[in-house]
This record gives sequence, C-alpha cells and structure tokens, in this order.
Amino acid sequence: MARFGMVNYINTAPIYEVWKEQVHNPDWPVTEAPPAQLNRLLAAGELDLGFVSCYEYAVRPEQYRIMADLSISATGPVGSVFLFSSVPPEELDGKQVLMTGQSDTSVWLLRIILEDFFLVKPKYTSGEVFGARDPANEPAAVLAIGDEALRLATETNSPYPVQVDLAEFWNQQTSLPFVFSVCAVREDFLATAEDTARDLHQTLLSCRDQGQERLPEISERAARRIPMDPTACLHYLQAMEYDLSSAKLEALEEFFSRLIRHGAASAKALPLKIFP
Ligand SMILES: C=C(O[C@@H]1C=C(C(=O)O)C=C[C@H]1O)C(=O)O
Repeated sequence: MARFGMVNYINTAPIYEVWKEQVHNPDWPVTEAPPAQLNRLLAAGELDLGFVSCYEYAVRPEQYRIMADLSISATGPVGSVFLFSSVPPEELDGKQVLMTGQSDTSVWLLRIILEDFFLVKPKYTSGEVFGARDPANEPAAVLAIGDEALRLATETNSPYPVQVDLAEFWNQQTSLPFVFSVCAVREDFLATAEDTARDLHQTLLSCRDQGQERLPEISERAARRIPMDPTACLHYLQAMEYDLSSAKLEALEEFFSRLIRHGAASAKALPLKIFP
C-alpha cells in the first residue's frame, strides 16, 4: 500500500492525466487536494508520498526524502503564481497583503521577494482570495496560485493593475529556475517499502515523459476545467517543468538558504536528501 497525494491544479495534468489512464492499482490510492492540504496530510503520516510545497520539505526535512528528477517548476514566468497589487510592490510597506491559504511555498517566495528584494514589510493576512471580502478593508495586494490565479489573471475590471509573476521575478534576480513543488516521500515509508517507492517513482517518471509528448491533447482537456482558451492553456503547460535538474537543485538550495535565514525552515533542510 502507498498513499499518494496529487495537487488538484491543471498544472499536474501532464503527469496525472496519463496516470489516470494507465495506473489502476488499488494499492496506490490517490488524494487530490490543494498543496497546503497535501502538506498537512503528508506531515501527519496520512499520506506516504506526494507532490507537496517544497517548503514542507524545508520545515521537516528529517521526515522526508525528495524524489529524483520530479518537480513542479518554471524557468522564468510560471503564469499561475501572481501578486495582484493596487500599487507597485515597493509601496507595500505596512499595507495589507492577503495571501492564499492553499500554498506554503509561494507564500514564502512572496515574503522573500518583498522583504529581501523590495525591502518592504507589509501586514500579511491569509484567507480566501476569491469571494466574500470586506469592501471596507480591501487588501492592497493579493497572492493567488494555481487554478485560482489563472482565473484571476483573466478577470476584466480587476482592482489590481499591477501583476508580478513570482517565478519570473525570482529568475530575473537569481538567474535560477523556481521549484514550487517536490515529490516528497516519508522516511518511515522508505524504511519498510523502499521497493514500492522505487516502482512509484518509475511510474511517475514514465507518466511525466508520456504527458510531455501529448501536451496539445492534454491541454485541451485541462483548459475546460478553468475554463480558458486551449491555446493559452497549451502555452501555460509548455512553460511548466517537471524535472529536477542540477539548476533546480541549486534553486532549491538558494530558496532554502533564504528560508533558513528568515527562521522559516530547519537548518537541516540542507544538504538535500534525494531518493533513490
Ligand atoms: C506553480 C504552481 O505550483 C504550486 C505551488 C505550490 C505552493 O506555492 O506551495 C505547491 C505546489 C505547486 O503545485 C501553481 O500551482 O501555480
């Protein structure tokens, strides 16, 4: 038995659409959820492995290993992790920034971008970025990720004229890709089921490779879920990357070092532990 967690955004479609067609293993049940929920389930031992915020690994590195050559990342604009702001970021000092509760990595990426690069310290709040907000207490800026960000980015009449793509900004500053999600496996699972973990790893790599070959057809299916224009969806999914190259390992090291400096991650987050 291996309890697996999969992010329920369309950016996992290039792996997960193939998985749903080909992997019918009752011993590998899948939980689909937003990243923050998968982080909690993996930390609690209610999942054995899955795609989680890379931040989750950085907070509890002794509990996990990172599966080799898998990630959800981008080199340059990602298209679905945005700060939507009413003012330029350098004017956000002391102002309210509402951050999605669905993310852990992007929340910290935003804090690093605002505090380390723009040198501002806003007041952060967390909650629903869509729907009922108090009009008397509108945030100056909002962080949205995943399918919600894709929907907000196409909104006309948005009160937020400034859009910062966080992966693009990170790439401009560091010349590195940004790794949003890693596939983490619990150490206690590896201790008793290493062969199963190897099988799952190979299966995921095979689904990922086939998904990359079939992007046009997969984007058409995924576009309907937003809904968005199929060509725009294809461009979006073409920009998403699912490997963990040496540049991406370096990107994780850079992000984790900054998290450690902010007191937001364990000092043991480095060096990275990779499986197999
Ligand atoms: C790029 C994205 O990556 C997601 C962002 C995450 C985070 O911020 O914690 C976690 C998993 C990824 O699926 C996105 O969904 O927009």
